[in-house]
Amino acid sequence: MSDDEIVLEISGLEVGYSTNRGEVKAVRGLDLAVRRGEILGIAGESGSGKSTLAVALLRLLKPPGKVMAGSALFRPRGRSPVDLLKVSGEELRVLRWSALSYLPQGSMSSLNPVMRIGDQFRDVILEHAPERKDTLSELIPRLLGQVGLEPAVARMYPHELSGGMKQRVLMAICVALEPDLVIADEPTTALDVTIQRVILQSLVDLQRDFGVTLMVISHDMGVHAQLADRVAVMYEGSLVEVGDVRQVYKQPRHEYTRQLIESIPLVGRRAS
Ligand SMILES: Nc1ncnc2c1ncn2[C@@H]1O[C@H](COP(=O)(O)OP(=O)(O)OP(=O)(O)O)[C@@H](O)[C@H]1O
Repeated sequence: MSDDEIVLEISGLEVGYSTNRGEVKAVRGLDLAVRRGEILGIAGESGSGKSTLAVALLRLLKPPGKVMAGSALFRPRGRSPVDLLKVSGEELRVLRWSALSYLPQGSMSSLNPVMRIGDQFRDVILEHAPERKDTLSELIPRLLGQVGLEPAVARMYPHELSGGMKQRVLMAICVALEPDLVIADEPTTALDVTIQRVILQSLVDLQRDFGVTLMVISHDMGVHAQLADRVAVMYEGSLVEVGDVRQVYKQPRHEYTRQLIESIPLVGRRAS
């Protein structure tokens, strides 16, 4: 596979937390290549290191967390490749939203409660792509429409929206500047089961329409079955298996993956 087809190449990543009981290794020597345009699921039970991996890549890891080793070579289109673990704060600010965006766990609370939805879109777009100023009145309703929301939502405040609507707004903000890579951490976990399917379908649609690469973190193998092209399984900080989602479901190579698959309620087993 050529360099251009790999949007993110993680090599030898080690992340630890120093605690008063010594160091907890949360990510252990992880190597992973994310292919351009794919939906890559990151699976694993709670505590396996999924969120630590995401925040380390996004440089949002807080003390006592520390990246001990490794690199994460990011290749945004039209820009030089950069090691996300080494770029300066200023370079990172330029990449955020326009090349790399993040939908954090529990992200619905990350909307500003005193600002209309349309203004929140406007802030992100104008800060990173001021040249789009004149297109905003057309762009914002189009982005909302892309996630199944009416243009009127732009005039609303977050408290007027349901959890699922807020999540869709955030997803639309994440893709507004057509980034190369979106990392979504447990995008459906806080939502009702019925809404979860709608959100997952919206994510698939956005990935197709905007051609972004999507890295979706979820402990729920049913989510990966519905969404992912490939799945990477983490166990105690290590990657134990990576492969085509159908192949992994049909013939898991690792006993831990088999157990994770068996924990899915039958209704979620779409890839079997
Ligand atoms: N601030 C912290 N201080 C100490 N240890 C931490 C801290 N945050 C995470 N850890 C440890 O790092 C390991 C990985 O945690 P992480 O949250 O990345 O896992 P996860 O798979 O994302 O789980 P979850 O889905 O529950 O967030 C766990 O052993 C956890 O206890």
